[in-house]
Amino acid sequence: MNHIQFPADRKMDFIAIGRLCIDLNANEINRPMEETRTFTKYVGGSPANIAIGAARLGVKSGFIGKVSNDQMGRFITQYLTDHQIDTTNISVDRTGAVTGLAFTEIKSPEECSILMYRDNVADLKLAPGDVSEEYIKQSKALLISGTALSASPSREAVFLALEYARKHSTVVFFDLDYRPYSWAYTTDPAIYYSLAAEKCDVIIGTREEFDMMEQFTGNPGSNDEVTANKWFGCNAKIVVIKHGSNGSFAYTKTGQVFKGSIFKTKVLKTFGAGDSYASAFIYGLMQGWSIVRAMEFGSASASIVISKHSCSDAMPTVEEIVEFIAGSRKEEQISP
Ligand SMILES: Nc1ncnc2c1ncn2[C@@H]1O[C@H](COP(=O)(O)OP(=O)(O)OP(=O)(O)O)[C@@H](O)[C@H]1O
Ligand SMILES: O=C(O)C[C@@H](O)[C@H](O)C(=O)CO
Repeated sequence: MNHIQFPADRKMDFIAIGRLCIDLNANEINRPMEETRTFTKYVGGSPANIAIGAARLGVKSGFIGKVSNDQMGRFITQYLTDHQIDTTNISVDRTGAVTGLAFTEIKSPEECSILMYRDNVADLKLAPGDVSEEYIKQSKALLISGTALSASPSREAVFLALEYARKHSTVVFFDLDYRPYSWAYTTDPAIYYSLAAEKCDVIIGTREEFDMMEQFTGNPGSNDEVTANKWFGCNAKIVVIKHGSNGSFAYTKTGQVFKGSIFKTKVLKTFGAGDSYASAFIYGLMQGWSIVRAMEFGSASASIVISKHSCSDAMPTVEEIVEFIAGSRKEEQISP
């Protein structure tokens, strides 16, 4: 049963909107940032990582965003072009804004954190005038991501993109991607996230992210089913609630619930798990697969990415994921 009907005959499969940044991942792992001297530079930003992951799986992808008018901005656009992502709707900032930097600290596989430099960033300068109705109309799906809602004019640009998507039946995915430091007031995220989530077809987030959205409305005990039903009362058809190494649950508007288990791996760092999961899960849905199979693909992709140093560069191909799943099954059979 297909819970999501993607429109046929569109030029593009998938467009993401929002953050295009740089990740600077510590080379000297298992030590605090204070003692870290060297980093490797990668393209980053949750929606960028998801688009790169989708493109690596063969999904015809594009991006709506804004980059700084400098070497960093050009590095990002070139990387996306080299990875078969359409960049025609990425505009260049002319106000002197900079590229957001995410310095990652890998103290241990369990203790990873991100130090963000995000003052006056170009991605949040994306404005409604940068969003093309024609572009969104040409795509089967649009992905929005929560951080782009944290400031104007990026917030309005995302809401306009949502309006265009709904007008043209472009399926909308919302990866909640809640980063508290992006928000000036603690009361704002729940308000804007909820306004956006009301319009989305598929909502993907961690339990903690959904808790943030429910901070005013309450959901005693943070019950996943109660959360999912809230969004089924709006436009959602699938709600995915992730629980880190405890796996994930997908709820459908038709009343089904599926558990996604994890693939054990040698974890190098945990960030990137959510982005790789989302890209492979979306890929699966776009192939018309069952939710369970799409979740399995998402979990396997996440498992591959968290065992590697980067997020974007580590996004796997279909063949790599298939091989990884087959290898994990074999391991299961031989373990006593
Ligand atoms: N330690 C782990 N081992 C194996 N798989 C994992 C682990 N942690 C997460 N995953 C996989 O990644 C998926 C998403 O992880 P998680 O719930 O941590 O999302 P997230 O918090 O959005 O990720 P991120 O850290 O990138 O923000 C999980 O459902 C699971 O399949
Ligand atoms: O989303 C960001 O700005 C940083 C990411 O690129 C980072 O690597 C991460 O947190 C992935 O989830």
